[in-house]
Amino acid sequence: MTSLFDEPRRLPGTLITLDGPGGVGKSTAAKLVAETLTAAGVPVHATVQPSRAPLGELARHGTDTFRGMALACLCAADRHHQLDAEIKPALRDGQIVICDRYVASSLVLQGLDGLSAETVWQLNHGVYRPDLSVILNGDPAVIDHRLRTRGGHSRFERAEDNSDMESGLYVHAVVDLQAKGWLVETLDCTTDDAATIAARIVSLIHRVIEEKIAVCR
Ligand SMILES: Nc1ncnc2c1ncn2[C@@H]1O[C@H](COP(=O)(O)OP(=O)(O)OP(=O)(O)O)[C@@H](O)[C@H]1O
Ligand SMILES: Cc1cn([C@H]2C[C@H](O)[C@@H](COP(=O)(O)O)O2)c(=O)[nH]c1=O
Repeated sequence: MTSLFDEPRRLPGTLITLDGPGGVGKSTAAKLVAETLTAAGVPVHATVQPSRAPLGELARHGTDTFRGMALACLCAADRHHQLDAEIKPALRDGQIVICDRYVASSLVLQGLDGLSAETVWQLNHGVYRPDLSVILNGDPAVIDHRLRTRGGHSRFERAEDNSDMESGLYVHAVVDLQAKGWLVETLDCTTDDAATIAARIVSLIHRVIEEKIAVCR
């Protein structure tokens, strides 16, 4: 079980994670948020999970082959490696890291494969707690329409009832993350366009940074 006692030391940068059902608009929002912050002169490192490293690519393109514990281990191993190799160095450097998918995705997707939340937390033991975890969610029928129009990326997204299942499981994941002491904000993405969603995330990020600065004073 993760506890605040075995949490890694906090680093100068800010980790913001985006999760939510397939097709809700995470990647679109992440790109717009990174562009907005970069244009304002803020040092940003945009990244994605699974990572673009070989282990991450295996997980990303392997959802038809790998299931259950095997996929859970691949995603967790990739996350631990990416934290050490890419994310923590950027945080040490004081950057804002925007990460498209993180632990909430494992709670939901590996949950769909039958793993308990406890098992997912055990595999993710010691991961860096984000400064803010943003969950994008909304009306499953609207999310499903976006997903079907764009096309599914994985076996999860090709399942007929995916949006219903994921949308419900993210509500449970929020409760779970908050119980672990994570700061979580849920944004409803049913009606707002991508630019509006991104602007709301940017203002949440500014608030988090201002609060960090206030604590350091
Ligand atoms: N707020 C929005 N309103 C309407 N359409 C949107 C919105 N955000 C994104 N889209 C569109 O919905 C589709 C899915 O968006 P996107 O690929 O960003 O989702 P995602 O959550 O990253 O998906 P995945 O989980 O599969 O990576 C795309 O065609 C995108 O242009
Ligand atoms: C982070 C994470 C990812 N996955 C799987 C689910 C998808 O097949 C890919 C992500 O691709 P997308 O373009 O972002 O939809 O990886 C997973 O099973 N568990 C995870 O924690």
